[in-house]
Amino acid sequence: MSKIKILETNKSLLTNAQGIFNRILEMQTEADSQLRDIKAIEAKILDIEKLRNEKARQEKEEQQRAEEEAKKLAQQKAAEEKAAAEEEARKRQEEAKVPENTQPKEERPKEKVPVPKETVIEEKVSVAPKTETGSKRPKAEETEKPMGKEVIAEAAPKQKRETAKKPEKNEAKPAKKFANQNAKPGGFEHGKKSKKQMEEDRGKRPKIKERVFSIDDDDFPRGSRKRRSNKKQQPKTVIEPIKIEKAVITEETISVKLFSEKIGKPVSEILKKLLLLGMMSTINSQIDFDTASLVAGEFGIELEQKIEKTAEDILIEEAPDLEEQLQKRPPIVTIMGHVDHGKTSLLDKIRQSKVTEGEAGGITQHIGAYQVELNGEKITFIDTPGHEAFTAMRARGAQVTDIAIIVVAADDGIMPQTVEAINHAKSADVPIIVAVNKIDRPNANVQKIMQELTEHDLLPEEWGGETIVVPVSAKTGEGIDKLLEMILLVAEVQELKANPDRLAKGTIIEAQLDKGRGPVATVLVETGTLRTGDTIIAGTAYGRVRAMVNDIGQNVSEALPSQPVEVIGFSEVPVAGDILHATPADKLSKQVAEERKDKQKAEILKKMTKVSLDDLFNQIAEGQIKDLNIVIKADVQGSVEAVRQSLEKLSNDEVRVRAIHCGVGAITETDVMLASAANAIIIGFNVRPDNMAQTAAEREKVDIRLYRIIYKAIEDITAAMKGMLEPEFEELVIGHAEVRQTFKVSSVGTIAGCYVTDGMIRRNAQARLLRDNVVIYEGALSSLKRFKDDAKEVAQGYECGLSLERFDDIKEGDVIECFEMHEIAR
Ligand SMILES: Nc1nc2c(ncn2[C@@H]2O[C@H](COP(=O)(O)OP(=O)(O)OP(=O)(O)O)[C@@H](O)[C@H]2O)c(=O)[nH]1
Repeated sequence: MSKIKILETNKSLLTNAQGIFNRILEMQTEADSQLRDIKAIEAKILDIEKLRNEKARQEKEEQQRAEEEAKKLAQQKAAEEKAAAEEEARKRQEEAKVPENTQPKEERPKEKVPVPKETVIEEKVSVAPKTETGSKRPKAEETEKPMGKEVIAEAAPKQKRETAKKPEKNEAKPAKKFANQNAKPGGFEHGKKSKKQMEEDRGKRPKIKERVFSIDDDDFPRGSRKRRSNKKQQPKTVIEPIKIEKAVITEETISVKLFSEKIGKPVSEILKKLLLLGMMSTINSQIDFDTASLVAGEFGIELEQKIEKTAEDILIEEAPDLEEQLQKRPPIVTIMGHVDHGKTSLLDKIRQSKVTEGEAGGITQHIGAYQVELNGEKITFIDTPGHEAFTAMRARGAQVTDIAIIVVAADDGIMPQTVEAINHAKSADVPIIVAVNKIDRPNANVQKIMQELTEHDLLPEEWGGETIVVPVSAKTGEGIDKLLEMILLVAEVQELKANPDRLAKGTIIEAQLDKGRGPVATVLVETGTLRTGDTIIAGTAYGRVRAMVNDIGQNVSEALPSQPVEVIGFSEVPVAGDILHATPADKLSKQVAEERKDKQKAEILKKMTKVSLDDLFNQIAEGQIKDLNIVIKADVQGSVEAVRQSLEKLSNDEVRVRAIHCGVGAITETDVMLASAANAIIIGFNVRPDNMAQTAAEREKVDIRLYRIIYKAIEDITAAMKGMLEPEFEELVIGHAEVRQTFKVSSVGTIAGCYVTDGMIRRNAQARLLRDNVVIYEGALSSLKRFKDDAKEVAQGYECGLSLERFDDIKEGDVIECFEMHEIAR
């Protein structure tokens, strides 16, 4: 018995030891990987260092080469000068000698040019043959070919004229000499010259000049030789580098290249500094001002940011409205309150009782806001969704609000969300009217509610305070008129005015991507008049108002202050809460949008840098804290907000969930690149990645997760945070088909005539219908046919007819994605 016990103990000890051993192995691997990282960084720094040294070496070599060349040139120049001087001396000597034989003494040049000693010796040697007689002539002529004879023939008569009295014997001598001169630099200026000779002389002219300039080189500033020599000597002059002590940048961010130019430091140096700051950058990377000033500081350069007047500044620059331009405008009211206290019912009741009354037959439409009329006066209501997930939007809703209605159920009381609503209204400095709802209920207790209100600094008028409290019933309609009257009364006190005769400014209440109409946004005009054709900008979305629809579904051409309208014509989906501006010029709205996009990028960059630095710090300091970065894309703005809030709430002590980017529409390549840079995963809610994004995601190894239900996304992220995200099933897309034509068959529904673009469509597989990469339907195929026959599968390049189970809204251009679920081994 005891033996068994001992064995069991041994076994458990062995298991423990094994566990410890495994842990040590893990730690070893971890340490190895960290060591590898450090080595990689060291290697990179060494590489940069090597590159720098290599560059410096090359520069030095170049400088040496330039110096040597300059030296050689100087020597060459000296030799040329020397030769020229010798030549001149020789010429003078010869000239001096010629008159001895041919000219009378008085015709000799008066000026005596000093001749260097050694030249004289040479001169003597060269002059010696002159004493020889005519026997030498033929030889001389031979040497002067090809021009010798001609020159002699031409030169001789002149000589004859000049030296008429001289014996014939001597006449030939100068001719020989002159001919000789022609072959040598300097030339002879008298006498008729041949064309060739003249050309040669022209070629020699600079040398004559050289001689002249060489007399006093430094004192003679002009002359081609001097210019040339200056140019060649340039490498010798060492240019002192300009020391930059202060630089100014005029943008939010700057590229490494431009930054290097501004501070006068090599790009490699800057990249090295950035690497030491934990940033891997390239010459084209954008860095923000903070980072740039840090790097500049390292070089001892002070960096200043002077942002030039931006398009944004021009946009918000507006002349103040004059008192006489202002006109009364309807109050904008927001209804807030706790879940189920009756906000929607109250809004519906007000709308029913007032809208349909005035606009008989008008189709009411949900555009996020509507207007009602009482005694000829209008009131605008913002119809905000009441769910907790939309708190952020509701907070924004209070900002465009003139009056806040806080709904409190008479049979319940003040609840957490009621308090939140009161605080929003108070912080926005908006007057509050309390609507005590459900007074038709038997257990309704208005007095109790009033009592509770006092606890939140809202003393009812009845009790001598300033808070208007109106008991209402959204069910029976009791008190609704009183509530509206009170709203108008408060509005009267507020003296709400706006100038309708100016370009419109408003707020985006809701925005979404409409399948048929593109980006659609509900705008609440605050001031000015918005007209169709106006150029507009909201956030980074810009465009031109193509059409406007009011709250009762009518097309309108203008929207006045406090009027809500649905606007079509934006380039992209704006974000709820964005301010809309109508701009005087098309260009301005585009410029502002681009500026804002750049700013956003800079902010993301800033965030990302901080995250990586924080990570580094935290890992060193605490060991385990991590950020789980996510990029959220959804089909409508509301979903984006909901997903973001739900996921960020999952943050705990160990993992922080951060939505680094959110947006409406298909997942694009930019989203993938952003996710890749920030090490984030992409959550797609009712949207799909486009082709480019899909390829980029595969290349960058970015995880894209697509959902149709929020809680599924929450479940997955929770599992991922626990390190347990290993889906049991994996979706495998097997093919796509494009809908080319649709047919309505009464017994079957809509049949889609398709062309299989890739992979195959399988009858038993699952399918989803995509329209502009937005998932419209997900389910099963109810039929698949090739011509009239049922088909099991249809491969790429073939046409087929198919229908979807319980779904008929198939349109031309839609894409059918066929997929199967495969089990993954855990
Ligand atoms: N008897 C009675 N019931 C009401 C009244 N107002 C609302 N209700 C009911 O209360 C419930 C909740 O009303 P909603 O209007 O959906 O409340 P809500 O505040 O908009 O709720 P959330 O949108 O979930 O935040 C519904 O069942 C309504 O029928 C009222 O004046 N009298």
